[in-house]
This record gives sequence, structure tokens and C-alpha cells, in this order.
Amino acid sequence: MTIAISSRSPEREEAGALPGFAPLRAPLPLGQGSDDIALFLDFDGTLVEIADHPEDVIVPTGLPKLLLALNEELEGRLALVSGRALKTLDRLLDGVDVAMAGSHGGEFRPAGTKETQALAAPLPQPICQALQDFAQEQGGLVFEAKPFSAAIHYRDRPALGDTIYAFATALAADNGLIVKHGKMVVELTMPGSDKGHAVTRFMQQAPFLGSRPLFLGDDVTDEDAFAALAPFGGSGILVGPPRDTCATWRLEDVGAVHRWLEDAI
Ligand SMILES: O=P(O)(O)OC[C@H]1O[C@H](O[C@H]2O[C@H](CO)[C@@H](O)[C@H](O)[C@H]2O)[C@H](O)[C@@H](O)[C@@H]1O
Repeated sequence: MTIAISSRSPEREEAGALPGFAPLRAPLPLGQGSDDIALFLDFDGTLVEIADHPEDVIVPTGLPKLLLALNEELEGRLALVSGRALKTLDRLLDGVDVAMAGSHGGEFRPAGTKETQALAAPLPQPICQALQDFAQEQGGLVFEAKPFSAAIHYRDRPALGDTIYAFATALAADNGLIVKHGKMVVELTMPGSDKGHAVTRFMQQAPFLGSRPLFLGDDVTDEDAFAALAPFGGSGILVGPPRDTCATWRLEDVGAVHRWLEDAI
């Protein structure tokens, strides 16, 4: 199997580019060196294009098959690590049987099982209700309840971003919660429900044990995962425009991710 990785750009580094600023370069094949690789994939903005509403995403018809083929090539060392609920990923991906973590890492499920393990406590119902009420009071913003987090989306009302973030931050401070500010979305989770914990848990068990992890993600919520890779000798691949990041490499967009993945099988 050949996994291609974008290399660092000496030109950018010489030009004094920020450390931690993943540059884009043409992919280089790793060839034989890729036998020990594990692949961790974010979903929205990485495998599927961002849409106006969470339910409007268009899943490429070949995506479940591509994931299965990669999983086979990698002998099971492939996992989706998403902010979405696992039941949503199951529905959108036709129940494809690969390892998955959902709700930003609160839900954890190895391949070959229907049993979900909890990596964090669920968000208390009163918190969920407070967020939902707030979304309603702000004129009916899109509210998304997940087993281990809850989100208010403001893609259709961008001017409300700061107000929602301030409300969620106050709620989090009073209740020992974590705020995640993703792409036009503010979410609350319990401590421990993050993608870094999920990747670490996968890496501590077969078939990931001893492998070299690569994590592909586009959002700031993927930074926890990028940061968790170093102890395992892995690296992050940022999807999208350059920004300050813990990722080492970068792919330009969802199309580039699909081409990169397809080249690996
Ligand atoms: O970690 P991910 O798999 O990337 O999930 C992150 C969030 O993705 C979804 O919201 C984002 O995508 C929507 C569809 O494109 C878009 O409308 C929204 O503005 C984005 O924030 C999902 O709805 C969230 O639950 C995930 O946490």
C-alpha cells in the first residue's frame, strides 16, 4: 500500500513561516514505509463538504466502499473520529463497519461491534435543555442533541456567533463543561469528550497498537487529535487553508482528501 504525504516546504520555513503552520506541498509516496500506518479521519469538512444544515450534507456514493477498502488495506487500522453522533454516522454511511468515535470522542466503538463505550459522562439533561431553550429564544437556531454533547448552529445567522459563544462559555464555567467552537457551531461537552482522548484510546488497543497514526481533519476541534499523535510518532494532516495548527501536513480540500485516499488503495 502507498500512503502519500505532503512534505514540509523548505521555502516557507526559510521565509519565516510560523512554526505549527502546516504548508502544502505535492504529495510524496511513502511506499514501503506505510505498512505500519493507522488512519484517523474526521467527517464534516474532511470526507464530506460543509453544507448549510447538518442534515444537508451530500455523502459521495462511493465513500462507504472507499472506507471499507482502506480499512482492509490497513488491516483494520482505520477509524472515523467525528463530532457527529455515531447513530448519525451510521445512517449517513450506510452502517459501514469500521472503527468510530462520535460526539467528539464521548462515544467509542471498535470495528465489528454494535456496542458503544462511553469515554465521558453524558451531558446533563438540564444543560442540554438550557442550550435548546436558548437556541429557541434566539429565533429558532438549529439545535443538535448528541449522546455526549449538544450544539447550536449559526451558519444561517452568523451575527449571533459571539452571543451564542458567550452564553455557552458562561454555562460551561458554572458547570465544569467544555466549550467547542467549530465551524459556525458552538458545542458543550463533558471533560474528557475530545478527539485526543479517542485517538489515544484507539492507539492503546489492537489493531492500532504499535502503528504510526495520521489524523486528517479540518476544524479547530481536530487540534486535540493532532496534539495527541506525537507520543505515537504520528502526525496531523490539516484539511483546508493554512492556519496555526498542530498538524504537520496539509491537503487543500475535501476533493484532495478523496484523491489522496483513493491513491492509497
Ligand atoms: O468532527 P466532524 O465530523 O467534522 O463534525 C463537526 C461538526 O460537524 C457538523 O457541523 C458542521 O457541518 C455541518 C454540515 O456541513 C454544517 O452545517 C455546520 O455548520 C458545521 O459546523 C455536525 O452537525 C456537528 O454535530 C459536528 O460536531
